[in-house]
Order: sequence, then C-alpha cells, then structure tokens
Amino acid sequence: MNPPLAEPPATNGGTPRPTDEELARRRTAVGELGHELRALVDAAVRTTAPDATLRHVADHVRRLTAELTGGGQRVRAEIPAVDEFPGGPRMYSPVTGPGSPLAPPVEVVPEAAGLVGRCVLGIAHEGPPGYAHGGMSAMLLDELMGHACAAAGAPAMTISLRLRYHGPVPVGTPLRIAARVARTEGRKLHVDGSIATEATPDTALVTAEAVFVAPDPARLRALFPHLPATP
Ligand SMILES: CCCCC/C=C\C/C=C\C/C=C\C/C=C\CCCC(=O)SCCNC(=O)CCNC(=O)[C@H](O)C(C)(C)COP(=O)(O)OP(=O)(O)OC[C@H]1O[C@@H](n2cnc3c(N)ncnc32)[C@H](O)[C@@H]1OP(=O)(O)O
Repeated sequence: MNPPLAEPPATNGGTPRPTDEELARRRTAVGELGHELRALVDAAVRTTAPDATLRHVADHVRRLTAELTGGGQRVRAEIPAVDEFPGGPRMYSPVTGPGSPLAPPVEVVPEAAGLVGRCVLGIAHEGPPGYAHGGMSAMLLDELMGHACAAAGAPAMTISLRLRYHGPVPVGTPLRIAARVARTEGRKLHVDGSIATEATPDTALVTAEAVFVAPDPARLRALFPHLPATP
C-alpha cells in the first residue's frame, strides 16, 4: 500500500520556475520512465515466467521504487513542475500523460468539430478477455470530453457522464476517440463523445453524453490551492 498523501502546503514553497530547456529535458526523462513502466506493466500482466522469476523481479522493483521516492515527492494537489494546469500538458494524466504507467497514452489532436484522440489499449486495460474494461472507456471519454471543454475555452469538471456500450472495444487495436462540445448553457457544457476503431471509424462501439461545469472562481481556488495566481 502507498502511504497516504500529505495535505498540500499553503504555497509551492517559492520553487523557481525551470528554464524551457530544463523543462524539455525533464519532460523527456519523465516520458522515458513512463514508457519503460508501461512496458513493465504490460510484461507483468502477460508473463508466464516461473514464480521464482516473479519474486526476483519484485525484489528489483522494490529497490527501484526506493530509488524514486528517495529524491523527494510531490504532495497531494501540488501541480507538477512539468505541467501547465489548467489547459497545458499534464505529464502524469492517467489518460494522456507520457509519464503515467496507467495511460495508454492517448494522443489528442484538434479536429474541425472538436477533438480526436488516438491510442491502443493493452492487456493491462482488459475487462472481458480481449476487450477493454468498460471503466477504461469511461475514463478515455471523460478525459477527451474534458479536453474538448478546455479547447472551447472553458476548462471544466464533469458533473454527469452517461455511456452506452454498443459493442466491445478490442485491446491491441488502434482506437479513435472523438469529443465535441454540442452546446453551452451558462457555465454548463453539454459534450458528446464516442469510441470506434481506426479501421471502422463510423461504427461507434461506445457513445457518451456528458455535462461539464466550469467552476466558479472561488470554488476553483478552494479545489486547486496550488493554481498559479493567473491561471
Ligand atoms: C479550471 C480548471 C477546472 C478543473 C478541470 C480539470 C481539468 C481542466 C484542465 C485541463 C483540461 C484538460 C483536460 C481535461 C482533464 C480532465 C477531464 C476529466 C474531468 C474530471 O474527471 S473532473 C472529476 C469528476 N468531477 C467532479 O469531481 C466534479 C464534482 N463537482 C464539483 O466539484 C462542483 O460541482 C463543480 C466544481 C464542478 C462546480 O461547482 P461550482 O460551485 O462552481 O458550481 P455549482 O455547484 O453552483 O454548480 C453549477 C451548476 O451545476 C449543477 N450541478 C453541479 N453538480 C451537479 C450534478 N452532479 N448533477 C446535476 N447538476 C449539478 C448545479 O446545480 C448548478 O446548476 P444551476 O446553475 O442550473 O443551478
């Protein structure tokens, strides 16, 4: 079990902002580690190696974890130095983050009617054998629909998300996730989304309708105490 995360301090401690070059170097290193961790997770859920090998690897990984935690750790709600929140890169997003072992990761590109994300899910994301966990589809859509809000100029949080699963989403297959803001109503954004394979983009396997709310500024400060003064 991970230890509980510490509560956020009142400020970020006045840490100086890294230069663009330092930031680029750090992001590359974060992405490299993320890539290797994803390969490790994939290998771990697919391996048929003997028990002794699993125990041996577990020992190695325990030592590596100690090496990573030894250099200091970010506290709950702290915005990583490699991120720009809201609206910019989020290196550790569990959906799009190159540094996250949980993320496929999804690559997001703007399209005429909103956004499209592309990824391949792995066996680590499996629900029924050979197909994605339904919760993974929900996570992919929630994130991409959130990106569509930010791209429309209103970073927002989900207040409702309704999914329809029309067909199972295969793992190991290039996927296309689409999201667009259908209409806005004050601070509320009504967003549509879908998942299909790249090979058959017109056959939606999952469709989603969500409502997002752009938080009131006071609520925003309370929720995200580490936001820069002018987000
Ligand atoms: C600016 C940053 C915001 C942060 C957003 C996050 C990321 C943005 C950054 C970059 C964007 C890029 C990518 C997107 C990344 C991730 C997307 C994933 C999104 C999520 O994974 S996010 C986690 C799950 N999400 C929650 O954890 C929200 C829980 N929620 C709240 O924290 C508050 O709700 C809040 C803060 C949203 C609004 O708070 P508030 O104080 O500003 O506004 P208030 O409460 O007054 O609600 C205004 C109107 O929404 C109605 N309303 C509210 N909740 C409702 C509900 N459940 N059902 C029906 N109606 C509801 C009210 O009834 C009122 O309606 P009316 O105006 O008609 O009376």
